Amino acid sequence: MPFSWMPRVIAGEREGPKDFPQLKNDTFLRAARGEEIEHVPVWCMRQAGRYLPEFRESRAGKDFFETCQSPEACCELTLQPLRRFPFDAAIIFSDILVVPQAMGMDVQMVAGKGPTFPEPLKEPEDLQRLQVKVDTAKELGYVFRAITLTRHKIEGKVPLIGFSGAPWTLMSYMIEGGGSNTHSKAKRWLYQHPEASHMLLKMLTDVIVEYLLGQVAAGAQALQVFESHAGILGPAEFKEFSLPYLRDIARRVKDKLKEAGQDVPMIVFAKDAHYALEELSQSNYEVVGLDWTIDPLSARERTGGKVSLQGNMDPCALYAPKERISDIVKKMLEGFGTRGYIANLGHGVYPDMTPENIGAFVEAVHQHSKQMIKQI
Ligand SMILES: Cc1c2[nH]c(c1CCC(=O)O)Cc1[nH]c(c(CCC(=O)O)c1C)Cc1[nH]c(c(CCC(=O)O)c1C)Cc1[nH]c(c(C)c1CCC(=O)O)C2
Repeated sequence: MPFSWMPRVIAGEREGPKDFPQLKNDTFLRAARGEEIEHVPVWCMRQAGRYLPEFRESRAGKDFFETCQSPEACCELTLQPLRRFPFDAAIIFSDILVVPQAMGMDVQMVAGKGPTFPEPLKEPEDLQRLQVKVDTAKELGYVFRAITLTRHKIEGKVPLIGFSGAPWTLMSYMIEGGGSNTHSKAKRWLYQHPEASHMLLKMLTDVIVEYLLGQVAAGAQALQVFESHAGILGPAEFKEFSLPYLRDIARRVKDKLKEAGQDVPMIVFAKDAHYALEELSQSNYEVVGLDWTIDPLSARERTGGKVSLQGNMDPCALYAPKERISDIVKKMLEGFGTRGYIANLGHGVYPDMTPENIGAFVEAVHQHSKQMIKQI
């Protein structure tokens, strides 16, 4: 007997669960597929975050991962930015580190320090501590419930994006035990224990595939895979320890969705991996997310029209006066062009940014792109 929150996905049914409110603004989904749009869609990584007073109020005095485990809290935090700004997509409030937790690791969010693993992986023997076969419905069901609830509460306003961390980024957290400048503990594994590294990356890939499929079954309408620590790898290490797993994830998720007659756009965001742009554009993802170190025109040239692009304004440009933000957005749109493009920042919004300037960013994308499209 399925739980009441479980979506009824019938094989062959294209749109997925039937009882969700109808989608009113599908601009983001059309742009992801390179289809015609009336304006360039825009959303921001970390759009649900501490820069919003209402977010700080909701989160006050509560443990971060307990918040992640509450579908009601995740739903509310996901919807908050949509009440202020006409974003064209929402991303479910959660965290990439719920996956190592599901595999049996303890992770805490320490104020002023960030995510912390009290007992990180030190040597290959430590892999035995990890849960290999993870029952994602049991361990991560709270994320699926948050997605389903949010799909109802969002009332079809915009599509809801699900996400996961990519294997290398999660591996580096699991070994470093938290943030790091050099990632030398995790990189030591790549050079000293390549076999154990591949074993761990494979284990993570298997869980991530199930996790992303569970998110789609719960109602996610697009998926983003965050390889936030790609930049710490060089081209050769990226090709060996990141790219094959990114490809495998997209291939396996897409194959399974196809069987169910579903088609959900996937975005890969490998931060600082400008050296791998060509490979990323041929890695089974519809959209490649870009950080701000890549020039829009050259990104277009190097990806050769094979994929849609997402990004890439320097988040710090949000510190500029509004008129300057508008000029920067205009140049960015001219560089990328309006087709097959989703406007975003090159990384997440920072806590000290003013909501007003995020509003100016969103408005500038909509205004300039509408004018550009009219002139075509
Ligand atoms: C590396 C990473 C993490 N988490 C995530 C990544 C990949 C994206 C990236 O490269 O930034 C992903 C993430 N984390 C969060 C989201 C929610 C959706 C959104 O983008 O709005 C997403 C997509 C919420 C969050 N995750 C976190 C916050 C802030 C803490 C809070 O709410 O109390 C939010 C809104 C915490 C977090 N979680 C993590 C870090 C480094 C931090 C910051 C710690 C700090 O600043 O003290 C790990």
